Formats: sequence, structure tokens, C-alpha cells
Amino acid sequence: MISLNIEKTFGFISKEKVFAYEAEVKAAQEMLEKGTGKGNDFLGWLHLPSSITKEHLADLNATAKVLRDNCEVVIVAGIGGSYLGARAVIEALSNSFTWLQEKKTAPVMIYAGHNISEDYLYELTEYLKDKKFGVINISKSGTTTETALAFRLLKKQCEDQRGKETAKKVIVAVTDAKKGAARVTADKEGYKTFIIPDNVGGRFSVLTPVGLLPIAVAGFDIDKLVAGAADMEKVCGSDVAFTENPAAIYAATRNELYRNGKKIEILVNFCPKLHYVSEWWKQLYGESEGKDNKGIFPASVDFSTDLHSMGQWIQEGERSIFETVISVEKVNHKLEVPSDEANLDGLNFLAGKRVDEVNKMAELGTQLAHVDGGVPNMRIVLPELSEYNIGGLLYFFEKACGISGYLLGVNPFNQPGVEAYKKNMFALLDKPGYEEESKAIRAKL
Ligand SMILES: O=P(O)(O)OC[C@H]1O[C@](O)(CO)[C@@H](O)[C@@H]1O
Repeated sequence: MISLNIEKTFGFISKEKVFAYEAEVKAAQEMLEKGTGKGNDFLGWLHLPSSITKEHLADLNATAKVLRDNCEVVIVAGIGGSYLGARAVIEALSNSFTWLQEKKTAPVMIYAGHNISEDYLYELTEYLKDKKFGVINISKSGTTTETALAFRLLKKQCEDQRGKETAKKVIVAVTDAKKGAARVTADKEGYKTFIIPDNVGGRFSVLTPVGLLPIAVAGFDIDKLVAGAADMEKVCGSDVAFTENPAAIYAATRNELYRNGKKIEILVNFCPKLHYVSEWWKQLYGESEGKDNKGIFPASVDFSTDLHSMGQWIQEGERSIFETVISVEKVNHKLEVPSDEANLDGLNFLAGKRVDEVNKMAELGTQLAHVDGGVPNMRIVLPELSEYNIGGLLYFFEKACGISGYLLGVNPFNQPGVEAYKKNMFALLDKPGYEEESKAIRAKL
């Protein structure tokens, strides 16, 4: 189970002020529970973990087995909430060099449909030429250009290489129950499909088949992931006292920091496997809160790597930032620093120490330095990287995001701003139906 520590924000904001959010947080929680707030048609994530059935998990695991048995490589085609959650969990739990290992225990997982790079897609299709590959096509709207374009290429290649019949077996769609081109194609081709519930938005969908299917294909235990999230649902429940509720405290603290001029939150890890957890978190908070000309800007760094690049800015740049560190208490492997007689590198003071001890001292030293430098610091401690703990972490962030968005006074469940670039792109590409926009945009060039 994760824990949250906000002690190192108290030099910048007061404990009393944070605790004074109790009533506001309670009201926000009630809006979520009763569905009386903005965006109340997108609350399906709120009690999702505890409502996932054994049968649903068995169906997902069975489909995952079909892909595992029939594919050396599986492409997860999706963008934003339709890919980041799966990638976050898979990378957090995988061996760092999994794709280079000779003996594979699961298909190599590759991501596509999250960019429009011709080189990326060319190189991917080249790599796949002699591979038995399958595709999980994930899109809630079923019409997202990046994903649809990648899927068009992958579908054709899969059918050409493996034949229509096998392609039908190794292509799975995760999409809306009725609407969208991905649904139409899946029904016409007879693919196995999973539904993304109407009331779960993309960035809150990691615990639907959007995340669960790829995670199961990659060989991870989705039952444990869901169990961790379900336990966290209880820990962050609206019946839990404010002072005991980590989602409530996190939401209150970050809002109090924001109201005191801390406009940027940097999510920090000291473990490179968590890079994509940060990417997932950035979408969750960025799309939920960045609107009506307000919202904390969610940023992220991987330490100690980025201490050698962004560390300078964080230590001495504009004091408009705060950090939230995800700290992993126990690593999965043991490696000691060897002693060296010549000691030419001067590192014998570390001989016999675990590498993780060095990392932990870097973490502690960084916290103290950054707090001294004027950066408030929160810490989320994960006992270790496991399905259970990651499931809990994801739900904790979701719950806190719902509360935090309501504290900020925005609708945390829409994303109208993402349409602006799409409209311009379609106008520039002369998409049918965009004739007026095409004329207007050309006049601006
Ligand atoms: O699942 P879809 O509909 O393809 O959308 C993918 C992503 O694109 C967005 O709609 C933004 O355009 C995100 O909110 C969403 O997670």
C-alpha cells in the first residue's frame, strides 16, 4: 500500500491551511459520489476497481493468452489515455532490457498510433516484416487520426503476412460499444472486441480493457493490479476521514500550493521504470485541470538522470514549482558496489554498499537541497514495484484528480482544448466536411 508524506511542504504552506480544506474536499467528494458536479456523465472510473468481476478478468486473460500463444510481437495502437496507462504499468513492471532478452516469456510489446512520424511507422513495418505479430487497436472514439492511420497500415500488413483468418484471431479491438470506425471495422471483420464504457474518459480508463488487456498480454497479473486499485478505492473512500485519506490530502496540498503561487508540479522518480507512470500522470492532470485559463502545469523528471540537466533549474530557477516524488522503498534485485584495490576512481567509500543505498542517499540529498532551495516537496512511497502497488498508485492519482479538479472549480472530465489542433489539421488536409475551415485557414497562411 502506498503512503503520502507532505511534511516538507510546511515551510511554504501551513498545516492548518491544508487541513482547512476538509470541508471543501468533503463537498468535492460528495459531488463525485452523488454525481452532482461538472462532467458527471464521466464518473464510471470512481467505483470501477470494486466492480470488476472475475468473469471479466477471465475473459481478458483468455484473450491475452490467444495473443501470447500466437504472437512474437504485439502492437498496442492507441494515443493518450488509450495507450499511456498500459505502457506505464508494463514498463514499471518489466525488466529494463526485456526486448533484448533471448528467452522471451511474453510477446515483445510495441506502441504505435501515438505519433504521425513516417520514419517511426516505416521502421516499425520493416521490423515487423518477418514477425508473427498481432495488434490491439484501442480508441474510445474510434476515429482518432494517429491511431486510425497506424491501424490501417498494421491491419493490412498483418493480413498480408499472416492471412485473413489468422489476422482475425490476433487483432483485437478495444473501443466504444456502438460508435466509431474502429467499432465498424471490428464488427465487419469479426474481431474479438472489448468495450470502453461510455462513462469512463480516456485518461481514467487504465483499469478498463484499454489498460488491462495489453498488461495481461505482457504477462502481468491484472487480478492483482485490480485488487490493489480496489483496496485503494477503500483507502480513498469518501467515508474515510480527511486526515487519513491520501487522495484528499494530496488534492488539498497541491491546491494550497497552487493558491500560493506554485504553478508547476514536477513528478519525480528515482527509478527509470516509472518514466511512463509520469507520462500517464501528466495526461491525467493536464487534461483534467488545464482549462478556463487555470490549472497546475504537470511536468516530470527522471532522477538522478535529470539532476544533471534540469537539476539546475529546479535548484535555482523561478520559485514557482513544487515536487511530488514517487519513492520506491524496496528494489527487486540486489547489486553491491565491488571493492577495487587500486581505487583509481576513488569509489572505495562505496564498496560493499548496495547500489540502491547510493540511490536513496541521492534521493534524500536531493529532497533536502531542493527544500532548502525553495521547492516544496511531497513524497509518495511505494513499498515495491508490483502489480498490487501500481494498481493502488493509479487509483490514488485518479481519485485525487477528481477531487482536485473540483477544488480548482473546473470540469475535470472534459478536454475541449484538444480539438483546436485537430480542426486545423483536418482543414489543412482538406478533410471532407471541413471546406469552410480549409478556406479560412488558408487565408491565414
Ligand atoms: O481513445 P481515443 O478516442 O482514440 O482518444 C485518445 C485520446 O485523445 C484524446 O481524446 C485527446 O484528443 C484524449 O482525451 C484521449 O485519451
